Amino acid sequence: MAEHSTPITLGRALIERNASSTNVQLHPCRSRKLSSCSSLGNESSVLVINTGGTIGMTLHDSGYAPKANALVESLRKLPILHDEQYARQTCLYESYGLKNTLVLPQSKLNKRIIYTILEYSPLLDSSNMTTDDWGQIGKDIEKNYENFDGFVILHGTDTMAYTASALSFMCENLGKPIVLTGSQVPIYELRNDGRDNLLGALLIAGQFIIPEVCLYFYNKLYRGNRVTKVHAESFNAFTSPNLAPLATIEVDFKINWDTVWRANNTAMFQARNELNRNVGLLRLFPGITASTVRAFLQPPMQGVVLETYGSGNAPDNRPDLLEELSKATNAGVIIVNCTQCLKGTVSPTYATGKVLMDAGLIAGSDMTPEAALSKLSYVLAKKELTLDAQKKLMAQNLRGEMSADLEGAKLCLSNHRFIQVIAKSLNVSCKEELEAIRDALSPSLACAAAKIGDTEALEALKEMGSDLRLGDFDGRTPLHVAACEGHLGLVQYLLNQGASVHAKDRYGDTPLSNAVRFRHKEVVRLLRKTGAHFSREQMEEAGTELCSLAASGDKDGLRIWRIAGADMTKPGYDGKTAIEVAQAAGRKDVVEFLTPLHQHNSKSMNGAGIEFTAVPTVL
Ligand SMILES: NC(=O)C[C@H](N)C(=O)O
Repeated sequence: MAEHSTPITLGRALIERNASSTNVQLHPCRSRKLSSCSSLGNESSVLVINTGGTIGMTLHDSGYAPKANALVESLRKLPILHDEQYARQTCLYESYGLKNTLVLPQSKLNKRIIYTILEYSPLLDSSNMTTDDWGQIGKDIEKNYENFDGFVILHGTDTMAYTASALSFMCENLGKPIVLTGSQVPIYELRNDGRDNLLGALLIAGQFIIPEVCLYFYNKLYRGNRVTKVHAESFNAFTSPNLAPLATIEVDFKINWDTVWRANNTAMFQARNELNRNVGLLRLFPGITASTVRAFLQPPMQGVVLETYGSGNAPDNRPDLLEELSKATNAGVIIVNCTQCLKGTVSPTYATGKVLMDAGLIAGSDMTPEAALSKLSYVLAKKELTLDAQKKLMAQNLRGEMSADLEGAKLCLSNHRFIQVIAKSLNVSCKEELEAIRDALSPSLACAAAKIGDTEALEALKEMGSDLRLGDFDGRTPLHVAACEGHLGLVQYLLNQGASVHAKDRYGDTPLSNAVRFRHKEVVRLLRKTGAHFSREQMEEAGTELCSLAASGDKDGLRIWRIAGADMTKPGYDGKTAIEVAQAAGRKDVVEFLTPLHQHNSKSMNGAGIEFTAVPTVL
């Protein structure tokens, strides 16, 4: 298991640097902004968690093994993965306070992706990983969730499909991309797939809000719980047999937004790091003995994936075998029926399949064995649930891992009159052109509907296949607009449709910052409940705004910032905090209002404030 690294408060790290710097007048962040003001809105930050794997291995006497503390320095020398000139021009190292922060050259979509590498110790060949390592990754993502726009996990390919599946379940109400990648040949070798894979994963995690645990390999982005490793030597090592890739990256990024999974509730992100280890995979084979099955199902076994033939079949002329299975399910072992076939699903078509249902097995649809196993591990760790509730969860589609209830609801574009009229006037008729018109028009139409709170119009747009999460020409999504207007019901509706609270428009504004600006308290509360938070840059700017509200005695304005989760102790541009400004302006009531918040905030910032985990040696 990876060692716990020393947590460091990011905010404090910045402040300490400032205090020890010779140029104390300028906060490092502010000096950075002044020198790069036009590009900051286009920056995004990604945390790269390096767990090991071939990507960072070198050849030793005993064969390939991970090399510690080498990746950052070697990436720094690769111009496609680090732009040193930009880093210096924009005081990147001072601003992040971490030496293990790098920046990609500007992307085709004009984005600058700043990435920080957190290296585990020891680095592992993924064959050595256990559920404890999955838990550690979950913890580190949770700890750093609000500091980054996306996450990349460098991981060995051998067990990457297991880790990706497990994380997909552990990460509840995920609103940001988590992309696992690695390589078949070390990044240090002349010909390798590591560079492309890392670059692609960073570009996805830093540019698109795909709120899933994904796996990126050989130009394709897959849903993490749908993949399996199918090749030991090819660069094209993974496949997703029952679900098309979420994206293909060739000349351009082609994202299949219709397929992208999203949490459709209003709850905060959390990583459930407890996992149950009493689970196993049992593959049927002709002639398997009842005693083998009995031995496998003995306590402490609590959950088993039975890999059956074809569409979920087992011999129905083997009462001895079926009895062992029945005995185990009656004793409370959850057994999930998954097919040995790479493609296709479990169905009760054959008598040989029905007998397993009768023995109390749960149909695993088209789940991969990796997904079914890690789902069992996650579900069985939910000790607050009854056995029946756990079984129910196993049969449900939790993160898009099975096709059970994914079918249906594909809209028929040609049904919609409005688009048809436009298409006719433009003389188009083929499906692709119609779709292109729909995609170009619908974000603006959806924003217009959101402005007047017209849920019916949004429903109609959805029915014709429009994606209500997409932004218009300024990157403004219907959720931004609804938040500005204070349409609480509509905000709830859009969140239920999977709209992202993290979407940024071209000015860097999020639905939360919009709702704060227009003082829609209830909308702010709902967005916060769904996991919305200020970005680091917004936090830096908040200080000045708080001071000006304090100076004018605007308690209501201060209250809304507080509800939105702002740090009320943030200093303004001249280093003074809101409470100091209020004192100087003789605003007694504002001082009274701020005093308890100030005390509370300073306590929490000194204690359990946002922590940034990093390996001490790289600081
Ligand atoms: N290509 C790889 O990364 C394989 C390696 N054995 C691992 O899984 O860590």
